[in-house]
Amino acid sequence: MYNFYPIYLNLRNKKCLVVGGGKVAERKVRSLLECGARVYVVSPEVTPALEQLAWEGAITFVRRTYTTTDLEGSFLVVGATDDEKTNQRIADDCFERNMLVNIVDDPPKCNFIVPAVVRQGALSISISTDGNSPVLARKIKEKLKREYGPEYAKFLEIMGDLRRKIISSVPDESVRRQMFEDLVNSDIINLIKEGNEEKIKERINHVLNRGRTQS
Ligand SMILES: C[C@@]1(CC(=O)O)C2=NC(=C\c3[nH]c(c(CCC(=O)O)c3CC(=O)O)Cc3[nH]c(c(CC(=O)O)c3CCC(=O)O)/C=C3\N/C(=C\2)[C@@H](CCC(=O)O)[C@]3(C)CC(=O)O)/[C@H]1CCC(=O)O
Ligand SMILES: NC(=O)c1ccc[n+]([C@@H]2O[C@H](COP(=O)([O-])OP(=O)(O)OC[C@H]3O[C@@H](n4cnc5c(N)ncnc54)[C@H](O)[C@@H]3O)[C@@H](O)[C@H]2O)c1
Repeated sequence: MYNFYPIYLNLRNKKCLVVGGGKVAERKVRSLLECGARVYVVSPEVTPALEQLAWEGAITFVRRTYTTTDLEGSFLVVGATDDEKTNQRIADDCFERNMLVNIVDDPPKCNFIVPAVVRQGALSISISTDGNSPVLARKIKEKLKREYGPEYAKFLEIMGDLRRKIISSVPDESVRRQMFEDLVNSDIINLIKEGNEEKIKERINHVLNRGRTQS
């Protein structure tokens, strides 16, 4: 049996509490902000970058140690303090309330862990070793980063747009499916890499026209 179930969370406008204000907390805050979370930081001290984010109004910062009431209304909680007792208390409080909690680097105190992530626009590839070797996760991430370049971001922009158009204009599901397969199996990704706009349009039109004649 696995320890963790992989999912993607929608954090938009959700209160996410980060306890602690060091380097690790800063990293977590940044990744939460990237996903549109409303981030609250509670810590007696914070890094200059967190201080700046608070000053800009990008996060809410409360300068003191953790108390249980900080959890109120939280969807997700990250414990990133260097104080074992506080981390344990955060974990206990969250488990009691069935809240999502990650105590950094301490899987027994977590009900979710954070994977290593490669992002290229809408593409994200998450790597986890089920907690067995974060270093291996990082190594695989570096390898995949080289393999999946910015052409994938551009390709997904095109696909997102085409997907909406195709769903609304091609009624037959099997024809639609074949069109999506053809687009993904075409050489469009390589053509994006080469910057060959004309050929990209040609490939797309070819698939669209064939789909139209079949439906
Ligand atoms: C992916 C990444 C995301 C992130 O943290 O943002 C992440 N750890 C990263 C790096 C990293 N962490 C550590 C090192 C130092 C080398 C080492 O010690 O191994 C390095 C390497 C480095 O920094 O290069 C220390 C460490 N980490 C954990 C333990 C405890 C243990 O294993 O029991 C210890 C030992 C602490 C001690 O010494 O006591 C545990 C966890 N770390 C996880 C995630 C979760 C499992 C993910 C998975 O399934 O693989 C899990 C279970 C919980 C969690 O979510 O925190 C990030 C990748 C960076 C990237 O994205 O590039
Ligand atoms: N920095 C790393 O790369 C790294 C790697 C492996 C493990 N860790 C672990 O992750 C944790 C955090 O690391 P860090 O480098 O950010 O540490 P850090 O010492 O820079 O930051 C700890 C933060 O916790 C805050 N804090 C302490 N007690 C608190 C309390 N009661 N309530 C609220 N905030 C409190 C401190 O003010 C500080 O801002 C540590 O447990 C550390 O052992 C860090």
